[in-house]
Parts: sequence; C-alpha cells; structure tokens
Amino acid sequence: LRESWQPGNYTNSTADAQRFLRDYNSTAEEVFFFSVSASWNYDTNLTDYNSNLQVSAALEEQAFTEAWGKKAKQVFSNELLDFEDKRLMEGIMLLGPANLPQKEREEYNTILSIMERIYSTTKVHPRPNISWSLEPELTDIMAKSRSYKTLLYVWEAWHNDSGVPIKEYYPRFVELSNKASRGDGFNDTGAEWRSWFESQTFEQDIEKLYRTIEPLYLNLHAFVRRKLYNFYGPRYINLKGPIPAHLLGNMWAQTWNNIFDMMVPFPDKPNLDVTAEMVKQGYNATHMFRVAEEFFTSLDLAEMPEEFWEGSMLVKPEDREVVCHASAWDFYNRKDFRIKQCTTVTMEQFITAHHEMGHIEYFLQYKDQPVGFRDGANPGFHEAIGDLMSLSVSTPKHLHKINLLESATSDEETDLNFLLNMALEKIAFLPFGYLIDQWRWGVFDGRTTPDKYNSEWWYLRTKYQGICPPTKRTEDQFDPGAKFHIPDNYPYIRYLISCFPVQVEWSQATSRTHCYFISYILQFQFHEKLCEAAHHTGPLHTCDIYQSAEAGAILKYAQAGSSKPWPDVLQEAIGTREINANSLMKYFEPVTKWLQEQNVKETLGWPEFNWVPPIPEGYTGDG
Ligand SMILES: CC(=O)N[C@@H](CC(=O)O)C(=O)NC[C@H](CC1(C(=O)N[C@@H](Cc2ccc(O)cc2)C(=O)O)CCCC1)C(=O)O
Ligand SMILES: [Zn+2]
Repeated sequence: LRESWQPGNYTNSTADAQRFLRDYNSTAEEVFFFSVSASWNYDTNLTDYNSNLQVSAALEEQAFTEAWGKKAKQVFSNELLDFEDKRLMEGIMLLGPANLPQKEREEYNTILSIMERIYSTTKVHPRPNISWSLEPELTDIMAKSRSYKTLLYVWEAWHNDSGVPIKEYYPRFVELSNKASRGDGFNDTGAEWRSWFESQTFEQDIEKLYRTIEPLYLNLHAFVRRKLYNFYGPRYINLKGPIPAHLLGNMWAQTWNNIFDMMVPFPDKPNLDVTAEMVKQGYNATHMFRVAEEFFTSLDLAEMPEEFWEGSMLVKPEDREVVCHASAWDFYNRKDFRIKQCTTVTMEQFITAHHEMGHIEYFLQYKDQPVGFRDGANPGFHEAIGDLMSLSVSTPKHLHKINLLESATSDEETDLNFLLNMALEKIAFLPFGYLIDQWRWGVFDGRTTPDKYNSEWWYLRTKYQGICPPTKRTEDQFDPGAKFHIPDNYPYIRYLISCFPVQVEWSQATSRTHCYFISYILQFQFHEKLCEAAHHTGPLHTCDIYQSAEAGAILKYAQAGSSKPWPDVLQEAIGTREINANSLMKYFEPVTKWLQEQNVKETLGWPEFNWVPPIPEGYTGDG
C-alpha cells in the first residue's frame, strides 16, 4: 500500500476517532478513485494489460481496507461515537476480500476478472465469418425473431458458449468468497448479503410481498402462454406446462415486453413502442441521454456535469472489446460520474438510459456525504429512482409531450394496451428477481454443490417463473453463468429482498448490493406519492410527473445517502415506514381484471411441471 495511503497513529478518544474518520474519508476518495478508474479502463477496453492494472488496483484497495480496518479495530471502541460516526466506523471495520491472505486475494480478483471477460467477450458464430455478440446482435434476435428454430439456436449457443467456460471458475470463487465473509463473522457470503437486510421479519416480509403479487403473475403467465400457443402451436406450447424459455423476447426471459406485439389487446390503437419514431426522427445515443437529462432537470433535479459528457461511453466502440452491460459509475471524487452503455436506438434502451441516469442523479445528490454514506438509503432506493422515471416516461401522455407519439388518446383500450406492456416488463420480472439469489444463497451455504448447479437453477426457474429450458440441460453446462450478475458477482438482492439494513448492524456494502425486487415494489409507492405532489388526477397509470418541481422535491431525500436508516428516509420522503405492494396492485388493477376475464378457461400455473418441448425436426444446433 502506498505510503501516503497508510493510516497514521490515533488514540482511543472521541477527538482522535473523528480525526481518523476525516483522514479515512480523504484517503478513501483517492483510493476509490484510483480503483474505480482502473475498473472503468478495463471494462471499456478488455485487454490483458488493463486486466492486470485492474487486478492490482483492486489489491491496492483491499490493502487500504485492511490497513484502516485493522487500525480501527485495534484502537477504537465505538461507545465514544455518535450514531453516524459509529455507522461509518462499523463499515470501515468490514474487510471483505481483504480478510484473505495475499495469494488468495490475488486468486479471488483474478477469477473475477476472468469470469467478467469471458462473459463480455463471448461471441456466437452462426457461420464461419459471422460473429454475434450478446449486445446488440443476440439481444436483437431474441427480441425480434419469431422463428422457433432461430431462437433455439441463439439461446443454446449463448448459454453454452458463455456459461460453460465460466463453470470451472465458479466453485473456487465461491470458496474464496465464503472464506472472506467468514473473516467478517458471517457463515458465508449469502449470509453476509442477507445480514445487511435481515430484519426480524425479513423472510416473511419478502414472502408476503411475493405472495401478494403472485396471482397477477399467474394470470399474466397464462395469458402469454395462450398467445404463444396460438402462434407456435400445440407441439411447442403445453397449456398446462411451463413456457419454453427462449420465446419470451429476452435471453433470460426476465422481461417480456419485446413480445408485446404478439398479444396487443386492441391492435387498432396507436402503437406504444416508439422505436420506429425514434429512428425516423434521427435519434442517436447522445440525443437519447440529452432527452433523459431534460426529464430530470424538468423535475428540478441536477443536469449532468460536463465530465459526464466527456467521460461516458454511450455507444459500443468498434475497435475494442468492452463490457456492454449498462452501468452507472461514481468515481468518488465528487466530480467524475459516467454511464457505460452500448446504446442502440430502441425504446427499451431509451428507458434504460433513464434508469442509468437515475443512478447518476442519486450519486450527485449524496456526493458531499462521507464516502461511507455514498450509497442508497436502502439499496433498493438506488434502483427505484431510475425505474420510477420510466413509469412516467413510458406513458403515452409523456411520449406525446416529447413528440414521439402522434396522439395521446387516453381511452380505456389504449390504457389497457399500455398496462399490459408495463406488466410484461414489471410483473414478469418479479419471479426472476426472486429466484436469482435464492440459487446463489444455496450455492454459498453449500446446499447447492457444483454437481447440482444447473439442475437447481432450472428447478427454481420452473418453480418461480413457470419456464423450462427449450432443450435438455445437464451438469455439463452452467446456465447461471450466462447471466451477467453471476460471473460479475453482482448481488441481485437489490432485485430480490427487502433491504432492511438493521439499525445497529448497518454496514457498508463491500460490493454494491442490488435489491431490484424491492425497488420494483418501492417504485410504485414512490410513484403514487410523486403523482400526488404533481397534482395528478385520474388513474395512477396515466400519471406523468414531467416538469413537476414539487414531485422532484420529494426525490431530494436522496441527499441523505445511506447516513440514516432507510425507514426514516422513507418516512420523510413518502410518509410511510413500510414497503408494501398496494401501490403496485393499484397501478395494475385495470389489467389484472382484464387478464382474469381473458383467462376464464385457462389453467393458472404449470401443473405439468416437468414438461419440456421436443427438438424441431432437422435442428442441428449449428445455426
Ligand atoms: C458501477 C455499478 O455497477 N453501478 C450500478 C448502479 C449502482 O448501484 O451504483 C449499475 O450501474 N448497475 C448496472 C445495472 C444495469 C441493468 C441491470 O443489470 N438490470 C438488471 C435487472 C433490471 C432489469 C430491468 C430494470 O428496469 C431494472 C433492473 C438486469 O438486467 O438483470 C441493465 C439495464 C437496467 C439495469 C443497473 O443499473 O442496475
Ligand atoms: Zn440500476
């Protein structure tokens, strides 16, 4: 560790503890900036050279964490500190991978770098001189193709070519990750992730939330299955069985909005997918982000700093390999904030641009907090901001306001089209968000051993999502590895569990925690409150908070960062301490009823649990 980044000497006094925290904060800004910059350089140029620099920067950051964490544990007893300083000190005392001895630390960082690179550079070769990457080629085919065989080829090739090479690294990664977590007093890494959120009633809360929305999911699933049956026929769709995973418009069947055109309730109403209009109006990546920025500034939130436009990577470069998976970056120097996105001109990407910019807005709100508090009040909040905007941006009313939709007739049938489209995105996602870390928790706590990785994954995928693999999968493959967040060790818990940082044991998340599931619930609670502030009248799903500074004022809660328990922040922001699904159910109420009417004769669920589709005649698996 660089001399200038070493901790000095301190006594166990309140004054020295506060001096320690000030010194930590200014040093951490430099160390984190150095480490994030090395990650950025690697993610935007996947070379051996940049991988080595990224791994050594991660080692430097871990040496920093170790030196200051051990110093804190040696010198300070926390009763001297006020609530906020105690929270900061506890976060500093968590060493994470720095608990590992040097050799194993190097192995840990190297395995992560290799897994990320395998995933991000995997290409599929349908014919000798053609190579397709996940973004944009495979993503576009999964979204647009209606050929059973083409979809099967692309799905199988991606899952084999990206997942299988990662398989050999994952068991060792799990072993090292668990060892690091045990160093901080947790049984395993899954327990560490849950510890940030465990509240006395954590399991029940989540189960309750999920059971609340499950009937809506079952109705959506039955409706979609019937429509796919009408198109692909009884050979490939079993009306009492799970849906083949490659037919839902997304490589992981996690959101289904790309097959909306196969099931539009009222086809003669305006087409709500404005992709064609965006292309016609000459939209490009920068313009998409400028329009997104204008949405935030219309709420009296911050515009993007100049450094954002200078430093971001908004399109996929042609001359090098990059990590295309979209992400928003805080460089911890209170100046540099960037987005990396291989943007293409589609409505889905336009929504993602708002999602990523939502993270930047949050970074900007809390940039003057101590480093240890530069996080979402509850990590689900961080996700909710961006998705919250999409609830307004996606409305026909808003798309009309920004001249992407000819007419904004808000009649019942257009609204139902809109709500079904939103349900295909937001409701379809929930079981996926709910299962990813169930699988990972089983892996971390040893219940799911490497010889069962794939069968356990598909058991959960069928149990929660009601989907099945389109072709036989064995333990020779590793399908979880074909989903970004697994090789990237990106906790999905932001998509899954309520993030209840227990007041006393609150601790700085060593790696960004992600409660997308809860953000999906939370965003509807926020949306209802912001729409009230924006003096919206009428059904919730027609609300657009665009240009409402009063609505934007509620989002100022983000300034607190993670400096106080999220229930307090939630209370201040929207007047309740409880996360509940009522707003979500209210939002979708019209389409829930409509789906129930459509499904009168359908079987809800997939009682023929083990059904799988046949392989098409003449399918050889080589495109
Ligand atoms: C340095 C760093 O890592 N920064 C964090 C942000 C932070 O926490 O500081 C970050 O940028 N994370 C990337 C991640 C990207 C996306 C994602 O992975 N989404 C999930 C699930 C989902 C799907 C639909 C949806 O509407 C919301 C979520 C998936 O695609 O499976 C892909 C496009 C959308 C969000 C993100 O932005 O959450
Ligand atoms: Zn996000």
